[in-house]
Amino acid sequence: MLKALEPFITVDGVGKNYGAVQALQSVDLKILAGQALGIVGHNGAGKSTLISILAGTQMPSGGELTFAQSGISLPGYKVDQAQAHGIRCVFQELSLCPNLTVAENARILHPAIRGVGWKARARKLISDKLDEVFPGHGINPDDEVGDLSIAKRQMVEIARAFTKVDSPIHLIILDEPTSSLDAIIAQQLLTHLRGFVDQGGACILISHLLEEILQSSDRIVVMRDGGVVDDRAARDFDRGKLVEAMGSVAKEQDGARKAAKARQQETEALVSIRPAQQSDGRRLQAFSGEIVGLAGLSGHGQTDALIDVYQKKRRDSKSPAKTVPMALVPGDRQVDGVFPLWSIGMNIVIGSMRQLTRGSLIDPQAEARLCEDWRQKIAIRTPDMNNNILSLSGGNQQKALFARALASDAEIILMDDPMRGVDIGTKQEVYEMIREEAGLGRTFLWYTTEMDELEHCDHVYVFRNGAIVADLAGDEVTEQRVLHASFEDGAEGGKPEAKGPEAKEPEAKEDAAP
Ligand SMILES: Nc1ncnc2c1ncn2[C@@H]1O[C@H](COP(=O)(O)OP(=O)(O)OP(=O)(O)O)[C@@H](O)[C@H]1O
Repeated sequence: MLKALEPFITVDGVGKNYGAVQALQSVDLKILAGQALGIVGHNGAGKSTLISILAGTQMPSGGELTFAQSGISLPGYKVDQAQAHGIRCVFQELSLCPNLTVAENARILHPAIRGVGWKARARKLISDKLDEVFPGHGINPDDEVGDLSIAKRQMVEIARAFTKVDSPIHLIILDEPTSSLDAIIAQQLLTHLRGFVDQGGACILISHLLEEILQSSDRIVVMRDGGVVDDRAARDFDRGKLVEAMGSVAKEQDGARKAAKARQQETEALVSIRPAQQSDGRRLQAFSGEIVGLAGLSGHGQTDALIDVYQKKRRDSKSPAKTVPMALVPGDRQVDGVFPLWSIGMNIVIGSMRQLTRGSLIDPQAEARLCEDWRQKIAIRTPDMNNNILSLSGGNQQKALFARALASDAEIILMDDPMRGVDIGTKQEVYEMIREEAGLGRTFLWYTTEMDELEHCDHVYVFRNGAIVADLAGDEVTEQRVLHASFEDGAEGGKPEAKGPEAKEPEAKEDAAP
């Protein structure tokens, strides 16, 4: 074990090109034992590329990595060497196999779990770790990963990274680990991470939530356009200094709540549904031009409510007079968002086919104009909108999904925790766009796990166990009231994910060796 603050890895002049795109340019960095290193930077700054190189999943175009313990340096460094050195990485785009169970996914990371009874051992390994990191998680090791919500998948992936079988863990890398977690579960993770670091582990935490970085890091590195532009003790930064160092990213939030619109109760609500678990008469309603927030702990029925709205409107639209165009900005972009074989442009214009069709053909010039407009409006960082969507960084993919929804003629826009991985500057711009569009009469239903985002809503419904438990408007929307409603009935520290089967240890079967 290294002594505290001894370099575990030294990164020396590491660069990476993807064709003409220079994702990293000559990065120098030391990763120290017993230190939580926060990395921040705008979307496309090179953060994920850097950690992919550390995790051995990407080969750099130049430079060296040196391990204090073995002296190994590039080239020739690959994923198996990273694992042998005790490096574990949780990527922003989750890497679990959706058609395998939670326990089977744990086994993939640990080939040493083999022979008779392997499945029971894999179940125990991951269950114990989930209990340790996320008490009250509600995940069954026999759940198929593809059936889990994105928050639960993120929890499984994180817990798996902390499981140990035959080799030690020296460095944990977490890329946007809390992007789909509510505040309570995120805090469970950050507390566990601190314990790991205090025992001598090294950690890299990437996040666009600057408070989280400031709270959890000992040292912070700021990246911009593929390079490191600042590297200091966390106590030397505050939110403003981080934003400034990231450069050209943020018009800072003005902090003041904009006056919420008064509800025009006398007009007919554009959206009105009763959540399936609602036993009283409360309904989720949205009036034309409103921004309506859906809040509460993750997995308490908010996404289901958005789906209900969509389905109800589709049913209504069988009567042509009631057709209301709708669009969705998903948070789970891998599953519900990107068309992975298509270009960035196609991924955007697919939401606007009605406007782009002349006669029975798509107008290619109008299509190109729309793409270019949105590339500029929302600052999608790419040399060419004809490139494949997966060539974009995670946050830039999410921007393309916003562009798809906002460019369309949708009157109702459903947003399912849509800011996953989006940098602070872009967020401010998108918040502004949402306000403007609402001013022009568009209606937004916005589920968010980020408490600050509720500030932008005219009206907020707090969900618990699949039902609305509070209905807040304007200045009533405070963090305290939302949390209080989320935990009423003395459910403090309770089950964050209420849906789905309760975690129950299954009967251990004697399984054939994998
Ligand atoms: N496979 C790829 N092909 C082409 N370009 C790529 C590829 N992967 C990444 N890039 C480019 O490399 C640059 C850095 O991307 P990276 O994902 O490292 O950024 P990031 O800082 O992690 O951004 P985000 O905050 O959005 O996750 C971006 O311009 C991105 O478009």
